[in-house]
Amino acid sequence: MAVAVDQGHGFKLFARPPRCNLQSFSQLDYKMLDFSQTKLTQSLEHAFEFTNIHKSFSTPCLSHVKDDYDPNKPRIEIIVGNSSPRVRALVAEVAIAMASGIIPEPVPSGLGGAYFLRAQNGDTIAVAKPIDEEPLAMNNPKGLAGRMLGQPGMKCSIRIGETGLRESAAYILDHDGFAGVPPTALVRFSHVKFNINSPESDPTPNCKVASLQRFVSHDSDAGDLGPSSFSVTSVHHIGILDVRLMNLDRHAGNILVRQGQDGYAGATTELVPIDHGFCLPESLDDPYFEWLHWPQASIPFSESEMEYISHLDPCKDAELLRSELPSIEESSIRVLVLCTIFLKRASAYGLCLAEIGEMMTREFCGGEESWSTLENLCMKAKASLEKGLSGGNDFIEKHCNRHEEKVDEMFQFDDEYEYDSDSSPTNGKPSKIARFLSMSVLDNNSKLCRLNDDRGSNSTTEVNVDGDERGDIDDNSNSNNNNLKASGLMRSLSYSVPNYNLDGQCIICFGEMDDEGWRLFLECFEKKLPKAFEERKSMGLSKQRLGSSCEF
Ligand SMILES: Nc1ncnc2c1ncn2[C@@H]1O[C@H](COP(=O)(O)OP(=O)(O)OP(=O)(O)O)[C@@H](O)[C@H]1O
Repeated sequence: MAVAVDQGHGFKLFARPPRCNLQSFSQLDYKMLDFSQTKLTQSLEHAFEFTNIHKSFSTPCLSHVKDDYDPNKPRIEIIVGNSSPRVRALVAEVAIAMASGIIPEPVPSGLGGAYFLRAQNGDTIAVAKPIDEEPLAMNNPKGLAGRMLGQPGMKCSIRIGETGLRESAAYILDHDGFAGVPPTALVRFSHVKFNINSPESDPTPNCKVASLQRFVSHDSDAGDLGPSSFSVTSVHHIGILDVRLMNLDRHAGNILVRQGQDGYAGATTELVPIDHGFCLPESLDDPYFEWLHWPQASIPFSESEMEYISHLDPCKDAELLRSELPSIEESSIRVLVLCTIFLKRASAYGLCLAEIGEMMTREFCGGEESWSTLENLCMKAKASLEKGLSGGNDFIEKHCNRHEEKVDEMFQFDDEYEYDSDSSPTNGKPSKIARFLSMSVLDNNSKLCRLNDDRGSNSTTEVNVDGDERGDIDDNSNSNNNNLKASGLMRSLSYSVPNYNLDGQCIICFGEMDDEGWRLFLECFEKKLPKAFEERKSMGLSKQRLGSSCEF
């Protein structure tokens, strides 16, 4: 597929470029829209040409002026999402608003930088969230700045600067608007006033990559109301999306509520899911599902929901993400595949949304967090393969790109940990998650790790993977480094071991396997599902849900 890239004074067609990382978005598959006032018509024509926006879309009548290109005027470019007409329409509306001189209006709520964009008539049309203003990112306007793009964010399995990508992914994967994710794109704004914490240190002060989402007018969010007024369908539809995408952040504030009147039935509410930046983690993680204990989640799926689930095709979804979001990590795509398979098998077995959600959620008991059932199943499947029980004789040698560490060694830092691959994850006490010094590891290219002492200190030291310190920031850095060396982790770092997350915690990720290894793993994983479902079914519903008195 050819793509159009703006080269300053016009477009050039390129074949789709190869996968590249976030930093190289500027060379990616842009569909450029240039929105200086006098060039608006020309720009929209380019937009129509390259994005197939229907020409009946209302545009102001402005003259063609080829030579008035002003690189300092506000512009917006679509990076991801161009294949959706609803996204293109949204971007065109925002472009028109920008041409009329609107400036982004900071949203006070939320931890990241978010801005409302208004049309000339004052209506809010979109919400923009620059990736460098995410929580912990360098230009965060809410006092949560400090880290660089690519470092671990609020969730260790999601890097800073990649939430916008995930917001787009959620929209792309919400087939037929099943859950109602508003149209969302990843865009690049030029010469638009967003927050910059220290202008002198910013190499590209006039340019920001951001997620852009259609504003949805609403009356409240789910946190303001009890769940009793929500329809079973709307809860199920959002829940199905969250399970597929392993959403780590479905809190009540991320479900907008629109009140409506529905004839004889009286008031109805529509739920609109927003804020999908913490979906599709790079490894299995602990999802947060606000709906988990809502009574609707314990109602069996309807026929049409079962049909929707049965038509979900994890391989097609994976391909879709690879083609639409070339910079998303393969390990995140594999989490999507795994969770979709899990949802399909579990629902076909007869489990309800709450049971499925519970199996994916970690247990926190007596100050300790335990693996979720899903994580335990994956651990067992990996362990089986690595022991050659179902597959090749030496799975790791054959199928793992980074094979220096084996499963057993994941727990070398937790003396109490015992892993019994033959016992059921749901039998007896759940497996404990090995916890140790929280350590943030940059990506492979940087060859740097940043240490953050979990135990209350703000100490930060940069070391290379061989252990040489690059600079002390406070007195505790040596002890951090010693802890790290003592733990043996330094050795594993140099191999970029897949068994630790970006924050140095034990994790389960799938990025290290080659295609055949991944196929074998899934086969093994699927074989283990019926027994796990049977056990879950025999446990019955939790007291908390049974005790609820919600009516539908
Ligand atoms: N599509 C939308 N339509 C209407 N309002 C929105 C939309 N997206 C975001 N908002 C509003 O903007 C606020 C901040 O957005 P959002 O929750 O996505 O940001 P955040 O910084 O990621 O938040 P959080 O810290 O809760 O994760 C929301 O509380 C909501 O009020």
